[in-house]
Amino acid sequence: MTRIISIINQKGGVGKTTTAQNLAAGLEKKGFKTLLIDLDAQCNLTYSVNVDSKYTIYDVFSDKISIKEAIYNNFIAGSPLLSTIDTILNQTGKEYKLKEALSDIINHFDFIILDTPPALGTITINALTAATEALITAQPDAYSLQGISQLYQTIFAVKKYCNPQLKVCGILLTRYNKRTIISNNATTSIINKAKQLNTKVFDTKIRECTAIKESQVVQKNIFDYAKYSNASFDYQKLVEEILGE
Ligand SMILES: Nc1ncnc2c1ncn2[C@@H]1O[C@H](COP(=O)(O)OP(=O)(O)OP(=O)(O)O)[C@@H](O)[C@H]1O
Repeated sequence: MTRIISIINQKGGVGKTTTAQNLAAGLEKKGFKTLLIDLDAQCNLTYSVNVDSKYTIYDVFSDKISIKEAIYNNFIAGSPLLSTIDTILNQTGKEYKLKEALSDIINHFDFIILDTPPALGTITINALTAATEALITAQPDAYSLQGISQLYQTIFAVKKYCNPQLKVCGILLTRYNKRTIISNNATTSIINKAKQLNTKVFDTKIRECTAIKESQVVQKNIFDYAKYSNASFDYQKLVEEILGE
């Protein structure tokens, strides 16, 4: 069965895009057919992936093209127009638009990875409704716990009304620095919170690593840019953890 993983957190700058790109790249390198979709109007993923596609996921949401036509090199680009999605998706059933579109291509892929915006609006609800799993990225800091609790309210609502099968596969700590007291204290609190919420914190933690920023400037994934960096090692470990290896 195709695993559709929605990378979420309503907080910005917590590694969603970075994780979407490198998780998809790592799965591809393991031989899994993987589709990556940029659902964020900021289009940072579209920039980092550096695919020059003619169409975007907005064209799919607006019924201009089929989802098949939007795929270019196993990627569907984002669009700044995604910020206006509520002007075109305002009818009953709007939460199901992405799920319906994906049903046409789902059998062609082993994994579909969804990068979502830093908000709990229509796009993120579409991503959670279409997903088999949600992967929460979080930076170990003082505000994370509050954010994760809010996020869970949305996840519970989506499970109740739109997608009862949705699972939270775990919380991934990003930009981790084991030498700081903040990282350590916040990590303990997030592990406790995860237990309360019936999920786990991934054993893999993505360390703070300059090569990540550099890789995005040169529009490469971390494996192609700096194979021997800490971040490459960590994302490789994440791929293996997700595969249960
Ligand atoms: N492990 C890391 N080490 C160093 N920098 C990182 C790491 N992970 C992410 N970053 C940097 O942090 C910033 C935010 O990361 P990213 O864009 O992945 O977060 P995001 O949650 O997708 O943000 P947004 O919600 O605004 O789209 C980027 O500049 C990225 O280069």
